[in-house]
Amino acid sequence: MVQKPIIIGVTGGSGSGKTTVSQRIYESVAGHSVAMIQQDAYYKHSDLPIEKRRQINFDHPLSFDTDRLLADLQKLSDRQAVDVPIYDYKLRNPSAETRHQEPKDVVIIEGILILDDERLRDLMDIKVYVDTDDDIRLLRRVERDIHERGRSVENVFAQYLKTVKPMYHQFIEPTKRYADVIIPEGGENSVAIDLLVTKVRSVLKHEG
Ligand SMILES: Nc1ncnc2c1ncn2[C@@H]1O[C@H](COP(=O)(O)OP(=O)(O)O)[C@@H](O)[C@H]1O
Ligand SMILES: Nc1ccn([C@@H]2O[C@H](COP(=O)(O)O)[C@@H](O)[C@H]2O)c(=O)n1
Repeated sequence: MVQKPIIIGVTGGSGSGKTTVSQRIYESVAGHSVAMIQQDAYYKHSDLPIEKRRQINFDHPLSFDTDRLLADLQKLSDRQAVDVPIYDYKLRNPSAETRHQEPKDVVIIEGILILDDERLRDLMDIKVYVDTDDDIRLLRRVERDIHERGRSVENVFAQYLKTVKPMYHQFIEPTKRYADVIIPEGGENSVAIDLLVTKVRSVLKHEG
């Protein structure tokens, strides 16, 4: 067991391959315990009726309960357990349940706006930006939102043009400058992922 966990932040636009890259890192650090935390779990609760919740800008930093995410990450960094919220995409609100997370050697925090907050950035040992062309990300998102999040094509297109695209350019893409590593083309870039994994293993060896 390492003294202090190594915290890896993985960001990029929606559909860039953040989850895939995080999963690859997760699978590669066998022998160490790993926790995966998703920023999406920390969307704020809204009392608005469902019709109005559909209009929320889910790509703006203020849509997230960043103070809670920060507190949880700080606790994991201090080797304390946390109760991570669970988000319901269909209801567009956090569910009533939480997920108990014990402290681990490696903590992977993944999400579109994790590098936007300086306090979160300061907790991370390695910051990764997954860089994938906008058109590819949009195609992936259409497929995912229809099949997994119960959305219509019209809804996905309207949301993309109204909030997803402008917020990406205003808030997400500018955080690329804070990344230690930029991975082009997401989850199938095995060279970049191998380099990253080598770095993670070397930090763990040093700490252990
Ligand atoms: N390099 C890649 N080539 C092809 N498909 C990919 C690649 N990276 C990710 N994907 C696929 O694209 C979709 C979105 O990837 P995901 O990792 O969920 O993105 P994000 O977490 O950034 O929204 C998934 O279906 C995933 O399997
Ligand atoms: N109720 C919600 C909450 C979030 N979104 C979208 O999810 C995207 C972030 O997740 P990724 O896995 O794609 O990174 C973000 O772009 C939000 O627009 C949503 O559509 N509805």
